[in-house]
Amino acid sequence: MSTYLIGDIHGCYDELIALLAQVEFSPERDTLWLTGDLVARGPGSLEVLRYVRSLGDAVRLVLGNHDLHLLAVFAGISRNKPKDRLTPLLEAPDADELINWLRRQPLLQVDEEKKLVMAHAGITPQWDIDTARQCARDVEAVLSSDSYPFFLDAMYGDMPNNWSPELSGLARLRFISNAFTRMRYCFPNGQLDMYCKDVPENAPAPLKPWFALPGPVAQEYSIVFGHWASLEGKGAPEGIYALDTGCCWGGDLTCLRWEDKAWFVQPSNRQDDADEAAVAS
Ligand SMILES: Nc1ncnc2c1ncn2[C@@H]1O[C@H](COP(=O)(O)OP(=O)(O)O)[C@@H](O)[C@H]1O
Repeated sequence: MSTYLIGDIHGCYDELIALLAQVEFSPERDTLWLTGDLVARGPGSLEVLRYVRSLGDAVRLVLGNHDLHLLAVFAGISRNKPKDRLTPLLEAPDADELINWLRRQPLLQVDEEKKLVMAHAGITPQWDIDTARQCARDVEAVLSSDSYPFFLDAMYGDMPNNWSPELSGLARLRFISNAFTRMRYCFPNGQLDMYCKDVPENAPAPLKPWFALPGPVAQEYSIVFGHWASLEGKGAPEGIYALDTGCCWGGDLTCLRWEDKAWFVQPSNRQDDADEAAVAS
């Protein structure tokens, strides 16, 4: 029995299936961990959701910012952006079922035996593991309740960007979802910077990637995250694993087998998108 951790799929269904065939993944025997952003940008968001849902207990995933955005689009709160290629999913006969399943997925996975934690963007250095668990539960409770559109409507925005146990209401929930799903950089005191998307070599002082600041969770657990494709899987310290290698931009879909730390990659089928990304950068 093996544990396979895979980075952001972003609708790259064919590459996901090829990668799982490459590692000989068996849902009866193995467990799949997914760093979130299952949907948007790639052509197969609908197929990805159907497949991942069909895996039942063989999969442990976390929600990413694009998954949350999909929930908001489906609820009529946000605009369906053509570049996200979500229309076949939004119009599918089983869209309702898939969306209701998706909104009940967690923001955080913790395995105490493996001492392993996964969140889409990472774990803010301002949190210990109990705070991270409680914060995840708070957003998960709202998302799985009937009042989830109220949260989705208030979710957009970058403030507040500093954790305080005193935060309450929608501001608290917005901080939590931003920290779990959108964070990249922090100020030295751990306050989030929600603007810089550059690679660490080009980030303005005093910003540091969240994983470069010492935090209590990283002292006790390994941390797996996605979200940050421009890292190309590099730059995180020992025990922290960056798994998003930009498959939807013409990069790779990356898999880490936990037990022996073996790496597997499946190149993107989407050379056109790689060319587009090169022209844009
Ligand atoms: N709190 C939030 N504020 C802004 N955008 C958000 C928020 N939560 C989810 N999103 C969504 O995250 C996505 C961000 O896309 P983008 O800015 O291109 O970053 P990324 O590098 O993650 O793709 C958009 O679809 C946006 O609607």
